[in-house]
Amino acid sequence: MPYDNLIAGAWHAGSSYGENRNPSDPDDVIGLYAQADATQLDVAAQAAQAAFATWSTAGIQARSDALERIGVEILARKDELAELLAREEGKTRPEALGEVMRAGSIFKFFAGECLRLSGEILPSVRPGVAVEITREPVGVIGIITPWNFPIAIPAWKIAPALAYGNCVVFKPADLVPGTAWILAEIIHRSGIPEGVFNLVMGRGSVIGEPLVNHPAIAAVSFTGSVEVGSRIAAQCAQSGKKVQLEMGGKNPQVVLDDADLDQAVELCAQSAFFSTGQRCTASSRLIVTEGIHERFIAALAARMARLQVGDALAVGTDIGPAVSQAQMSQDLRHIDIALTEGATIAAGGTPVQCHTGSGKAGYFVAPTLLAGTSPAMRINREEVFGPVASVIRVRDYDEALAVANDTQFGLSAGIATTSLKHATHFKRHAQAGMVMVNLPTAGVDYHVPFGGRKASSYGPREQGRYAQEFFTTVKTAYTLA
Ligand SMILES: NC(=O)C1=CN([C@@H]2O[C@H](COP(=O)(O)OP(=O)(O)OC[C@H]3O[C@@H](n4cnc5c(N)ncnc54)[C@H](OP(=O)(O)O)[C@@H]3O)[C@@H](O)[C@H]2O)C=CC1
Ligand SMILES: O=C(O)CCC(=O)C(=O)O
Repeated sequence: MPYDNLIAGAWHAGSSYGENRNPSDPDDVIGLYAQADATQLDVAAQAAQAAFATWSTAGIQARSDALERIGVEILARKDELAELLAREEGKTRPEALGEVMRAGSIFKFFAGECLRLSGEILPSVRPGVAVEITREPVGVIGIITPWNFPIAIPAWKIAPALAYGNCVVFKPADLVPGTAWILAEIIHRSGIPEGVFNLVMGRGSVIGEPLVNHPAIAAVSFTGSVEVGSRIAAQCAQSGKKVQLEMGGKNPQVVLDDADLDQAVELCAQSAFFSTGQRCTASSRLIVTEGIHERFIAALAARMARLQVGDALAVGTDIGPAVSQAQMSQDLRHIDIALTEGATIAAGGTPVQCHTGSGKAGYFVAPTLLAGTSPAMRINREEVFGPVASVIRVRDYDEALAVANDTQFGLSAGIATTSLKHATHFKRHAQAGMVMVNLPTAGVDYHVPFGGRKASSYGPREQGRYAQEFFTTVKTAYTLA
């Protein structure tokens, strides 16, 4: 069955259909998904604009009830959703299940959060005048998401948008329309009025710009590459739209001499290689002080040798495929560049031949650890977005901190240490939006702010109650008593 776009409360055929394929088994076609064009995008944006008056005044109970129903249904269908997610994106089944449960919890969190929206009453500097500060919905939000979290990232943008009374036009990544389509179906059946939420599938190169530049769209929330994000920011600045961007990372994980070695190795293995390293929060630079350097590399390489690479749906798989052939090529190209620049392979470094179906091999890359790298090498400056991490040897904590901060990015930063002094100093001085002490740089809670600094993020934070900074607009009202 072909899967259609959801516009103004009804399912609409696309101008064409695209195949959704399984990266573990590229001969496995999951389904045919609608591809919208600019005309269909225009209809969706106008439908959302028309629905705004009703939804923005629907009342918080109606909004809360709808979000609760969505969260409950996601959780009830978690196994079905996790299977589809693992099949289309390549996360392992347990990782996919975790992501689906996170999405369900996010909708339930915002079901409560929209009941807690508050304002302020302040005295005026003018006698007899009252000042009231309230938050109002922004309007229609254009939501553009990447392929690496096909349901959690849409959830953490769509849920607060709807909670605070906005309407939505949602464009998921073309590589992973399946989970997005089921999410849209669940939202559609939650009882929200037609046009409040619209799903428009298709290529970013075709409908991305029409979405961002559409006059009915008041704000854009985007997660993806720095290149596309920067272009969207410029377009939004030109038309005066609110914009929120979450982009890349080159996250440092510092390991000090006094770290618990086993703990440090485990958290590095998790944050560098799990989810195939396809996380903006993945640790890709392991900055290790000289007293533990040799032991750390040997222990991490031994841990990596036990990681099972293979079919995302198979029991026992630790590391699934790259999401696409293009992403696999990008991973391998970065490894080659690092070797040319003088790095050595401590583990991995090659594609893994693994035929999970009858035909073409999946897009598997061995988890790869590169040793002998320096901060200036491209491997330590550019985001790879695959199961590839490099080790940088440093003298001491001070040099480790300086190297950690020597990057254009600033999303997540971690330290493995038993020193309270160094942990405390790192928390204060790491130039990142999120700092982890003895925890992986990836894998965050759903109810607290998420986002970074420098080239990693732009605009207000996502998630938790901080999400209201983007999804509401402040009004200051003066009344003469
Ligand atoms: N920080 C993060 O969470 C992520 C970072 N990345 C980084 O980005 C790299 C490339 O990944 P990729 O998915 O291609 O990232 P992109 O930035 O190309 O895609 C992200 C989203 O933007 C859409 N898009 C593409 N072009 C435009 C446009 N001109 N206007 C508006 N929207 C557009 C995409 O659509 P479509 O895919 O349909 O073309 C997708 O929905 C990765 O290798 C990684 O380094 C990627 C994913 C997440
Ligand atoms: O690490 C996480 O939990 C979230 C990562 C993420 O949002 C991303 O990779 O895009």
